[in-house]
Amino acid sequence: MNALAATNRNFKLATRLLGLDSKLEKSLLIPFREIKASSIVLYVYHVECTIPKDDGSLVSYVGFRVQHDNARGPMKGGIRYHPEVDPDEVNALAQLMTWKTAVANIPYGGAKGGIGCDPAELSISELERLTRVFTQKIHDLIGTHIDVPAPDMGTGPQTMAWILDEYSKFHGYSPAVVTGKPIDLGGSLGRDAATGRGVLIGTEALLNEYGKSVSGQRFVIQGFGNVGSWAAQLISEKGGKVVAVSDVTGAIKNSKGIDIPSLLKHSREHKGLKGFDGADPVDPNSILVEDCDVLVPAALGGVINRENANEIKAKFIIEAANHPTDPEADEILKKKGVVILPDIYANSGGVTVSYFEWVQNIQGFMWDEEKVNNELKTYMTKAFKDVKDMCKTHECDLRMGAFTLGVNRVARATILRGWEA
Ligand SMILES: NC(=O)C1=CN([C@@H]2O[C@H](COP(=O)(O)OP(=O)(O)OC[C@H]3O[C@@H](n4cnc5c(N)ncnc54)[C@H](OP(=O)(O)O)[C@@H]3O)[C@@H](O)[C@H]2O)C=CC1
Ligand SMILES: O=C(O)CCC(=O)C(=O)O
Repeated sequence: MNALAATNRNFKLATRLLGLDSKLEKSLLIPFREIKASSIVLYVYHVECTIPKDDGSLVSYVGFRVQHDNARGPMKGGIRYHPEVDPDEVNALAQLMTWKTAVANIPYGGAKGGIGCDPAELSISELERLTRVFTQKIHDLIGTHIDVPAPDMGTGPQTMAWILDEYSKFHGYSPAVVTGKPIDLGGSLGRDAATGRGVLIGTEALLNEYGKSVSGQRFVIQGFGNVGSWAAQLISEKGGKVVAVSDVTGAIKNSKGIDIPSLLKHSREHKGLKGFDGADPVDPNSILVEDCDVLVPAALGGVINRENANEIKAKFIIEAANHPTDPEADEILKKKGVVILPDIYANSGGVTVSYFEWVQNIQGFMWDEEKVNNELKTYMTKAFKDVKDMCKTHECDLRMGAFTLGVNRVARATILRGWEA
C-alpha cells in the first residue's frame, strides 16, 4: 500500500471513530492545493527546475509543494531532496503534517515539498542553484502567514538559508518564511536537535506507562542523519544502550552498546557509518529485525511492512521517521503486542520547535536554549496526555488516538470558520 493510500486509510478510520459527517470528511481529505510539475490545472502548478551543472550541461528536476490544509493556521512542513520523492508521497506527508501540527496543538496546517533528486550527487553550488530555482517557482505560494517550509530528508539549515535569501529578493527580508535556519540568520537554538529530543521525550513518556525508563533499554536506530543521530545521542546520554544503527552506507551492531560520541565523530569525518571500528558490520536489510527492546526507524517511509513485521523483536516502535509502518504491518504488530508510538506524535518535536522559531522571528526576540527545550517538553508532555485521553475515549491504539485527536481539532476549526463563499 503506498503512503497516500495508507494515510487516507488511517484518516478514514479516525473519522469513523469520531462520527464525522461524510462531506466534512471529504473536505478535510482533499489538499488545499498541490503544486507540481507537468500540469497546470486550477491550483496545480508547474515547478520544473532546470539548472546548469558545474560542467555546463543542463539538468531538469521535478519539484513539488503540496499544501494540504490551513484551517488552524499557515501551512507548515519540510522540503525533502531524495530520488524517491513522488507526488503521492508528498501528498501523504502533507496530510500527515496537518494532523501532526494539530496533535502538537500549534497554530498551523500542513504542507510538504520535495525535489526528486539525489543531493549526494550534486555539488554545493548545484544544490544552491536548484534550491534558488525551486524558490523562484514557489515564492508566490509560500509566506510567513501562508506556508512556511522547513528541512526534511536531504535538506538542512543551509537549504533554508538559500530559500530565505531567494524569497527575500521578491518580498523583502522575511526570516519567518522558513524555519530550521542557521542560528546566524534567525534560526532557533535547539531546532537542530528538536526532532531527536522530541523522540526522547515521547519514548520516556511511553516507557513510563509500562513502568520502564530509557536507561537500560536496548535501542536499534535506522538512519543516522539529523533525527537518528540526535535521537541516538540523547538516548545514550539518558543511559539507553544503542546496539545497532544504520545509514545509506551500511549497518553496524555491538550488543554491548555502541559508543555514540565516537560514532558521531567517525560519521562526521567519514561521511557515514561505514568503517567504524567500535561495532561489527551487519546486513542493512536486517537492522529492523535485530534483537532489541525499542526500535526507532529514523529514515525512509514504508520500511516496516508485511515482509518483515513478523520478524520484528522490539516490544516498542518509536516512529521518528514519517510513515515508517505500513497498515498491514500495523495489524501484524498489534497482534504480536508491539506498542507503536505513531509518527504524528513521535516526531512532532521538530515542527514544535519550528513554531518557536517562527514566534521568535515574528517577535524579533531570541529565546535561550533552556527555554526552547523546556517549552518543547511542556508541549510534548501535554500532547502525549491528549493522545492517551483519546485512546481511552475511543478504546483505540496510540495511532488512532493521535489521528482522532488531530482530525477532531482540524474538523472543529473547519466548522468554526464556516462555509460562506
Ligand atoms: N528533520 C526533521 O526535523 C524531521 C524529520 N522527520 C523525518 O525523519 C526522517 C529522517 O529525516 P532527517 O533525519 O531529517 O533526514 P537526513 O537526510 O538528515 O537523514 C536521513 C538518514 O537516513 C539515512 N538513510 C537514507 N536512506 C536509507 C536507507 N535506505 N537505509 C538506512 N538509512 C537510510 C541517511 O543515510 P545517509 O546520510 O548515508 O544518506 C541518513 O542517515 C524522515 O522520515 C523525515 O521525514 C520528521 C520530523 C522532523
Ligand atoms: O519543522 C517543520 O516545520 C516541519 C518538519 C517536518 O517536515 C516534519 O515534521 O515532518
